[in-house]
Amino acid sequence: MPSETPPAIRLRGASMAFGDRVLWEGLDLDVAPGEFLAVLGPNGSGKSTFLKVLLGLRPLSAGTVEIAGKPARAGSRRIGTIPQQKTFAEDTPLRARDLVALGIDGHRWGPRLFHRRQINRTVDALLERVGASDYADQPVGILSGGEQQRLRAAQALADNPDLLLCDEPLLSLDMHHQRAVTSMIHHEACDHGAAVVFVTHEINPILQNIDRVLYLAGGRFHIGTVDEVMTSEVLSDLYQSPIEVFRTRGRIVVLGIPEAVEHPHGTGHSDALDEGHLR
Ligand SMILES: Nc1ncnc2c1ncn2[C@@H]1O[C@H](COP(=O)(O)OP(=O)(O)OP(=O)(O)O)[C@@H](O)[C@H]1O
Repeated sequence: MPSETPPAIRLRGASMAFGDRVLWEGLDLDVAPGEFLAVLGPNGSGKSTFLKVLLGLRPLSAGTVEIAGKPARAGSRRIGTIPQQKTFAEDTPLRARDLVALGIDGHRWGPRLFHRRQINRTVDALLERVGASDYADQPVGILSGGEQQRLRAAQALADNPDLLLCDEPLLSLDMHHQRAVTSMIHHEACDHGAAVVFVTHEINPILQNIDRVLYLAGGRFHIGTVDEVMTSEVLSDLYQSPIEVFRTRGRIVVLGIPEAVEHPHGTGHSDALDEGHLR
């Protein structure tokens, strides 16, 4: 019997369309455990929909999707998600530490007393890793967007997931905390072998961490390393319009993305992976 570990994600002939609006077609992709895949593309290109397909929340129009060798299904506890940002209502009856604790699967921790102490210790360590110890006992609803986002990252990593799906996790974080959260996610991939799918509009903060890029645009896609995908030729082909890609001081600068598909951050796309899909 072959005992090969299946890929964390396997897509074969995967297509996604809403009516006659095609988001992508004929996508074949294996993502290995420990691999860091960045998903890029303009607003509406299908990045959040791609995450929903992996979560088993949205069926493909054609083709197959497997997670760790089994068809994608909703509710898997081995998948951690950092959803696109939404703020909590001011009166949400949860403290920062309660939110992080929600990410821990208590059943795996044995007898009750031990269990409570262990959970507290784990939560404290996670809060420290995202720089949230100072506000551990504050109600989540009074925290800033960036403070809440750090808690979501801690929650998603609490159980060392096998697959971590991140939908713009760095939005509203300052540079320091962007680095802290990115390094936590990267550590999860390197040290725990979690496959990471990281949806972003901004490639530069994670440039050092990316193994491959899936770039979605105009109903088509391109997959490869950063050097293979982030070129004037590939992006001009995807956008069907002349695009120039420069590298300067270790950063990638993309010029010429058509205005019709270029939207600033924070336009509040309504169909993002939201709070309801947390774990
Ligand atoms: N249930 C649905 N029915 C019809 N169209 C949908 C549905 N869900 C998503 N879409 C459309 O599919 C397209 C892709 O949406 P998606 O949220 O995946 O884009 P995105 O790349 O994540 O965008 P953004 O960068 O703005 O978050 C959008 O045009 C959206 O309106």
